[in-house]
Amino acid sequence: MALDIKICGLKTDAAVAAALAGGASHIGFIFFPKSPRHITPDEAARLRQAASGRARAVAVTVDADDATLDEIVAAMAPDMLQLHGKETPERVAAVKQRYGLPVIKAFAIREAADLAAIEPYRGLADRFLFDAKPPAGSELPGGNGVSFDWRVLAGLDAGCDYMLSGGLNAANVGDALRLADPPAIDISSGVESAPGVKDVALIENFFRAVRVATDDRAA
Ligand SMILES: O=C(O)c1ccccc1NCC(=O)[C@H](O)[C@H](O)COP(=O)(O)O
Repeated sequence: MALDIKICGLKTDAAVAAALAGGASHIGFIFFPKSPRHITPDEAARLRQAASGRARAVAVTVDADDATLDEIVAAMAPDMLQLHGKETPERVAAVKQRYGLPVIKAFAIREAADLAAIEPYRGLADRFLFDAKPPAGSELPGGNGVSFDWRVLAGLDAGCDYMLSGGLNAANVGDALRLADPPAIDISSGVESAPGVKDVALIENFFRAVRVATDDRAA
C-alpha cells in the first residue's frame, strides 16, 4: 500500500509546489492564530488551488467553533478537516455531519497507554493522527518538532488508519517507517528553516529520504 505523506503548515506557493512535486498526498493549512504557520481562509483558498486533483487539502483547526469552521469551509473548500484540539467524540460526529467531510482526529502520545484515548473515536474519525505531547510551556498543540517513541504504534490493530506525526525529518523518517510501519506520515517543522518558514530544499530532501527508506522496505 502506498504511503500517504502530508506536508503541513504551508504558507507559500513555492512550498506547496515543492510538496506536490515530491508526491505529497495531503497538504495542510493551519488555522490557529498563535501558530507561526497560521494563515487566513482566503490565503488557503488561493494556495490550495494548485493541489486540486493532486493532493488533499486539509484544514487544521484547534477546538474551532461552528462559525470559524463555516468560514474556513466556505472559503477554501477543504477535502478534509483535521481536529487538533480536545474535541470530544460528540464534537467530531457533529463536525462530520455539518460539513460532510472526512475528519482526521489528532491525539497527543507519549506512551502506549495514551493510545486508549482513540477508542471512543473509532468509527467516527476517518483517520487518526498521532503527534507527540507538546513540550512544557508550548502554546501549540502541534508543530513542535517533538517526537515520541514510535514503537508504541506497532501494537495497533491493522484496521487502525493513522498518520504518524511529530518531530519527523529527513534523518529520522527511515527509523519511523521501520519501527511503526505506518500507513501515513505527517511533517511540518522538520522541513522548515525557521518556525513557520518552509524550506524547499528541506522538503525535497525529506521526500528523498522517504524514497530511500521505502525502497529499502520493498527490497
Ligand atoms: O503546526 C502548527 O503550528 C500547529 C498548530 C496548532 C495545531 C496543529 C498544528 N500542526 C498540526 C500538524 O499536523 C503538524 O504537522 C504536526 O503537529 C507535526 O508537526 P512537527 O512536529 O513540527 O512535524
